[in-house]
Amino acid sequence: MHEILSAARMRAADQATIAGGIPGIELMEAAGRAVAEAAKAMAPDGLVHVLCGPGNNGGDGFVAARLLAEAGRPVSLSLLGARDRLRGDAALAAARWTGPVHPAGPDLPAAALLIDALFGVGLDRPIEGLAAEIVAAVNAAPAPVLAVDVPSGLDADSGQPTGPVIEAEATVTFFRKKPGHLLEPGRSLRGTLELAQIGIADAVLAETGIDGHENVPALWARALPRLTGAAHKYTRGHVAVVSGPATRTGAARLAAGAALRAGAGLVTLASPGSALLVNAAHLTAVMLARMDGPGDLSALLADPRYTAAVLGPGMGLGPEARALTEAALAAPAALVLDADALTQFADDPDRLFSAIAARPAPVALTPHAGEFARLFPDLAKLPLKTGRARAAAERSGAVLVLKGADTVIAAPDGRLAINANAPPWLATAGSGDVLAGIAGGLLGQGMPALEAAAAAVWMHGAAANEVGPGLIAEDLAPALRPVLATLIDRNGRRT
Ligand SMILES: NC(=O)C1=CN([C@@H]2O[C@H](COP(=O)(O)OP(=O)(O)OC[C@H]3O[C@@H](n4cnc5c(N)ncnc54)[C@H](O)[C@@H]3O)[C@@H](O)[C@H]2O)[C@@H](O)CC1
Ligand SMILES: [K+]
Repeated sequence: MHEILSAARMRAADQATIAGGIPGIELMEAAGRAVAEAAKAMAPDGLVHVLCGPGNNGGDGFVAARLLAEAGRPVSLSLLGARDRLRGDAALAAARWTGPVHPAGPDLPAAALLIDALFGVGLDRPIEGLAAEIVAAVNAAPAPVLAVDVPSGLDADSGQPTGPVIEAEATVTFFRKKPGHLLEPGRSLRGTLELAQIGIADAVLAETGIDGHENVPALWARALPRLTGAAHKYTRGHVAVVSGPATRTGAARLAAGAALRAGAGLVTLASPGSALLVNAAHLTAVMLARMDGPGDLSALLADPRYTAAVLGPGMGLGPEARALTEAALAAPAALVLDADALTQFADDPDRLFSAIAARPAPVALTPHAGEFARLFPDLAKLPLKTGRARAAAERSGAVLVLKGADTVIAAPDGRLAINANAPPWLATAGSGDVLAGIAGGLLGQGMPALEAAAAAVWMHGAAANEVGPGLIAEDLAPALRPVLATLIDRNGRRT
């Protein structure tokens, strides 16, 4: 259920099902029924006004209107375009509606609920003219809006409005979610999302292929580190986190604390001598090692007990800082490169990518959009966030975590997950440092890189939901405890 389908793949799933012998009108009846049920739950009484468009999305609207009327609800319906221009299943659905069909316009009746069945995945250009006036009127109306499949005007693949767009309280979509339901601003515009099954068999996915998955624990829970009775701190990995200079140490400490909470057995902060005292004053369970330059870091990481290292938070730019990252790239540990450790290679990204290609242990890169554009200036112009992340993972040979409110995680082999559990209050100073630390903690326990990165992003969002509004980055690592409790039981087994 967590696969994601683009508009084109969804059309292919519809067509394959119809070709397999299930009439399209049956799918439409099931879709309309799901919409009618959602409408009843949203507005238990009062008028429901259904706005139908010229395609099959409008057909779903006709079915929902008929079923609501049959259930005794007052229903009114308006159609954008001429009734005799309806084709195929939409024409069949309209023929079964016996109530009046009003011409659609911006004058809306006072309704308890508006159903937006104007355009679905068939939207192929920006909404304009009369349809744009209707969208504006719907958004200005006091009634809540239930969108059929996608809020009209939203591009189902990118999550971007193509122009005027419906703002919905809730959306009912069919068979599988579309990328635009998870990518911002689509995730915000669609309101709550219900996934309805309409008679398309899961087996059709083998034919259509998929565009990735929603980032949910089912994707990576089986790859979580397993704690056995024989576990001791040395079997749980040792993570090194590189500290910045004396005035910029907090970011690395946030990452180090998060790595420990994520389950690493040992975490050592590798600190410049000048920052040792300030780091020492703030650390207890996290250990401290003096590290004055790339030679020291190479010597530290040459110890194979270091299973992962995190570089970037608070690290700084310039040749000395970059030499540290190059030393880490030459070491055997798995790596998380974040923030400055990415920007250090802005003048020569290929050097970073060839170092990644030359090392056996995995690398996760965790850029936000600005850092991404410095390393991948051409890819940053690609229209889809999913396409940007996938192409960058392939080019770099690393697992790519393209951060944002809608973080996308991609592997060089094409696997991809879109994260949709992050609350807005997670956008705060130091939040990214914590994410890098969680990823390092999971990689250090031997979790495969895509799974570790996806799990880290999800846990980060889940921890932020535990904390709630008012969150500061320091709150996140402690909040990992209840999150981990939902994933790993007291016997160390994955739940
Ligand atoms: N049999 C099927 O294929 C099924 C389709 N379903 C529904 O059908 C929808 C897709 O139907 P369609 O492919 O017919 O597409 P839509 O109903 O989304 O819209 C396509 C129609 O709108 C027009 N159009 C597109 N953009 C426009 C714009 N900006 N301004 C004005 N007109 C515009 C097109 O020319 C076409 O007539 C899905 O989102 C879903 O709601 C469901 O009923 C399940 C079964
Ligand atoms: K719609």
